[in-house]
Amino acid sequence: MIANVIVDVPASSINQSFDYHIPEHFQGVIQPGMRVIVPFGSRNVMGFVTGLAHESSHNKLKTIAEVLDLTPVLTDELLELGMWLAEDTLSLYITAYQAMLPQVLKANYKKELERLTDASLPNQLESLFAGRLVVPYDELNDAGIGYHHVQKAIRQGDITVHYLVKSRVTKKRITYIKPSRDVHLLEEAYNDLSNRAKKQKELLAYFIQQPEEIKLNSLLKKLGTTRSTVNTLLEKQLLETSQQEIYRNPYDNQVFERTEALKLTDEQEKTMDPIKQDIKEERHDVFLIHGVTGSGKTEIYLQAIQDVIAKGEEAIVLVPEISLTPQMVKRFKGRFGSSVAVMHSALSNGEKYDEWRRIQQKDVQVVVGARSAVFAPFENLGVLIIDEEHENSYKQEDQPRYHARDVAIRRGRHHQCPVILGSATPALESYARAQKGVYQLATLSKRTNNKAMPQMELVDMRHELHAGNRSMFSRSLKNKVEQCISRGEQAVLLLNRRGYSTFVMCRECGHVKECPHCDIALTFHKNSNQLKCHYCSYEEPMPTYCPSCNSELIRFFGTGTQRMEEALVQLIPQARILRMDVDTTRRKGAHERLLNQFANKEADILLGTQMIAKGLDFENVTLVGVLTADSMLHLPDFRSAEKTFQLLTQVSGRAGRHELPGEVIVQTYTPEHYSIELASQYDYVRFYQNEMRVRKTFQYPPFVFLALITVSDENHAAAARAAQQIAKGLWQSVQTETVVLGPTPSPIPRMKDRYRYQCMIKYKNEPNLRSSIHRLIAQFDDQMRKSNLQITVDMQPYQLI
Ligand SMILES: Nc1ncnc2c1ncn2[C@@H]1O[C@H](COP(=O)(O)OP(=O)(O)OP(=O)(O)O)[C@@H](O)[C@H]1O
Ligand SMILES: [Zn+2]
Ligand SMILES: [Zn+2]
Repeated sequence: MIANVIVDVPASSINQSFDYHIPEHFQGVIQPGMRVIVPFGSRNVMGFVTGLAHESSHNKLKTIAEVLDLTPVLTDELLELGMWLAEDTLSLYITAYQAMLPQVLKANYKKELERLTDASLPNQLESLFAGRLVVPYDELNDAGIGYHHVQKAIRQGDITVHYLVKSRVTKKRITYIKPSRDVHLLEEAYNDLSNRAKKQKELLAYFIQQPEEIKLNSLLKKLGTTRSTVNTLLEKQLLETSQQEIYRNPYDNQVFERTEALKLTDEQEKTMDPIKQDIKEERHDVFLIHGVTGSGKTEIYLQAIQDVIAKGEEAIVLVPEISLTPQMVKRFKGRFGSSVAVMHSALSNGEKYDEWRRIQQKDVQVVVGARSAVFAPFENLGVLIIDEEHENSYKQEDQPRYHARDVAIRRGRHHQCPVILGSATPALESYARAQKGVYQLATLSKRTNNKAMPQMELVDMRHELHAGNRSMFSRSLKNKVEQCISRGEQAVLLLNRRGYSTFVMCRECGHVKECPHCDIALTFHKNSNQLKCHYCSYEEPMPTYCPSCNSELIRFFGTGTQRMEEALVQLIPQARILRMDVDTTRRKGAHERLLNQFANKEADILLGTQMIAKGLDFENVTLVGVLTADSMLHLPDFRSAEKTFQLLTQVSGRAGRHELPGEVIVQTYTPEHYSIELASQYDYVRFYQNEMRVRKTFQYPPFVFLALITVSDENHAAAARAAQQIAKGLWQSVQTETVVLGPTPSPIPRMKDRYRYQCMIKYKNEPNLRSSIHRLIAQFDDQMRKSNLQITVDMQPYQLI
C-alpha cells in the first residue's frame, strides 16, 4: 500500500503530497488524517497522511518510518477543508493543517499508554503492561506489537494515549519579588548600606521608586543584577518572594447554576423559527441576526443548540477572544453543563489539547471558543454560530490568513446545517449579502426588557477648548461622573487608544524618540519608566536629556490610559478607579480579577481601552463615557468609519442593561461625522446606506475585492526591487478593470529592521488571480530561501498597516 503524505517542510516547492510505501506492520493501521514520520531528503520529518492508494506513478518509494497517531487527528472533512483553506489563502498545505490542530500536536511530545480497564487485554498487551497501569510509548515501539491490536484496544476504550505535556505546562510557576517593608524602611536600609554594597543599593533604589512586585527574571534583566544580590536582600528580609501559577483553570471546581430555556419574545420567535426548521430538515442557510445590544441574541443561540443536541448533533460557537469572559462561559455552561468545551488563548497548551480531545472523543457536544475553534473536529455538526460577527479578531493575521466566517460557512454547507451570524453592528459585507438575499436577515429591534437604548449625548470638544477647558474631560462628562458616583452607581470610561499612545518628544527641538528597529514612535510606560516599541518589544529607559539637542525639556505627549487615570484622580479625587488595558491585563487571570472587582463594586469607575467595550454586563453601570470618539476616524483604513460606529454602539450597550436607566456621553471633535451622529441615534440602517455610498465612490469592499501583497527585506533596495517586479507582473496578468496600487512603502515602512513595501489589488472578477500571484511569487522562491526577503499575501486584508 501507498500513503500520500504532506510533509512538514515549509517551502512552496515542496507544497504537494508525496507517495510513501506503507511497511507491513503498518498496513491496515495507517489511515488518512494520521501523522507519520517519513524520510525526506537526508532527514526524517513529520507529515500528514492525506490518502491511501494501491500504487504510485513513481518508483523507488521511500518507506514510512513511524506512526505518530493511532487515531486520525484530522477527519476526512478537515483534510479536504485544509486543502481548500490553503488554496484560498495562498498558504502551504502543511501550514493550513497545523492551524487546525492544537499546538501540542505540532511538536513531538513524549507519549505514554494508560490502561483503563481491569478486564484482560490481548496477550501481547498484557505482557507489555506487565502489571503496570502506565507504560512509556517507546516500549510499544520496541516490543514489536501489532499496532492494530493497540488501535482496537483504544477504540474499545481499554487503553488510551497521553501526551506528556499537561503536567509540565499547567503547573508552571513564576517567582515574583516585592519589598516586604514600607518604603521609608527601605530608605533607611539604603542609607545604612555602605557604598561598597553598590549592587544592593541599586536594587533597593529600584524598589524605593517602584514598590510593586515584579517577576524575578525581569528584575534581573532590567537591573543587570544577580540572583545572589537579590538573595542577600531576601535574607535581610527587605524583600520577599512569592510564587504564582501562570494559569489556573478558571472553570475547575466551579459549579454553574443550571438555567432553563426562556419563553421567547415575538421577535425572537420569528427569528428562531426558520433556524429550527433548518436544523430539523438538515438544510444549510446563513442567518444574519441584526439585533440591538440586549435583544436576546444569545438566548436564540442557546435554544438552537438545544435542538441540535437533542438530535444528537454538535455545535460550534465562536465568540471574540476578548469577550470570552467568565460571564459568557457561564451562560453556555449554565445551560449545557459538562457538554461544553471552552477554547481560548489563556489555556495552557496542555489544557487546550485536553479540550480538543474531549471534542475528538465526543465527550462534549458544544464548543465555545475563539477563532480557531471553528476547526473543532466534530463529525455531526448541527449548527455553527458566530457572535459579534463583525469583529476583526475572526480574521487570522498570520498564515493561513483565513476568516473564520468563511470557514464556518464552508463547514455548514458540508454538514448541511445552519450558520448563525449575530451582531448589533454587522460587518458591512455581511449586511450587504443579507440585502442581496445571500444570507437570511433577521432583525431584533427591541431589548428583551423593553428598556430604551440609553440616551447618547455628543459633546463637541472644540467648544470645550473655546470655553477654556483644556482637560481631556468635558464639563458635562465630569458632572455626570460625579453624579453617577454620588448615587452609588458605576461608570465605564473608554479611551480609544489607537492613535493615542504616549510618545516622547523634545519641546526644544521637536525630536521624537523612535524605535531603532521600526519606523514608529516609542511609547512611554510610566510604571517602569521605560520606552517601549509595540511592534518589536524593544525597550529603553526614559532619557533625561534629548539625544538630539541635549535639552532637558524632553517630555511625553498624548493621552494614554495611564495619563487618563492620573487626570481623573486630580479631577474627581473621591473616585475609586480600576484601569484595564494591555498593561494591567498582561498577567494571566488579571482580566477576570479586574472585572470581578468591578462587579463587586470595589471601584466606581472602570477605565480602559477597547477591551472594555464588549460583552460586559454589570447591573450597576449607568454611565458610559467615550473620551475621543474620532481618534480612529483619521487612520489610513477604509473601515475606520465602520469601526467607529461599531465601537460607539458596542460601548453604549454597556449602560442601563438592567433596572437602572443608562446614559452615554461621547466626546468628539467631529460630531457631524455620519458615523458618530448615526451611532448616537442607533441608526444602523442609515449608517449602512451612507457607508455603502462612500465605499462605492472610492471603490472599496463590498464593491470590490482586495488583495494585499507585502514585501519586506533588511536590504532596502532588495525590498523595493522585488515589490516593483511584483507590481509589474501583476499589471501584466490582471484584466483591464482591475487596479494595482503600488508599490508604495507600507504605512509603517520599517518594522523589526525590515523595510516594507506593498501592492494592493482591487478587483471585481479575477478568477485567475490566485494562480497569477502564486506564479509571481514562485519566481522569488530561491531568493527567499537564500536571503531574508519575505513576501506575504493577504487575500482578505483587514490590517492595512
Ligand atoms: N425571551 C426572553 N425573556 C426574558 N429575558 C430574556 C429573553 N431573552 C433574553 N433575555 C435576557 O435579556 C438579556 C439580554 O439578552 P442577551 O444577552 O441574550 O442579548 P444579546 O442580544 O446577546 O446582547 P449583547 O449583544 O449585548 O450581548 C439577558 O439577561 C437575557 O437573559
Ligand atoms: Zn520596534
Ligand atoms: Zn531636543
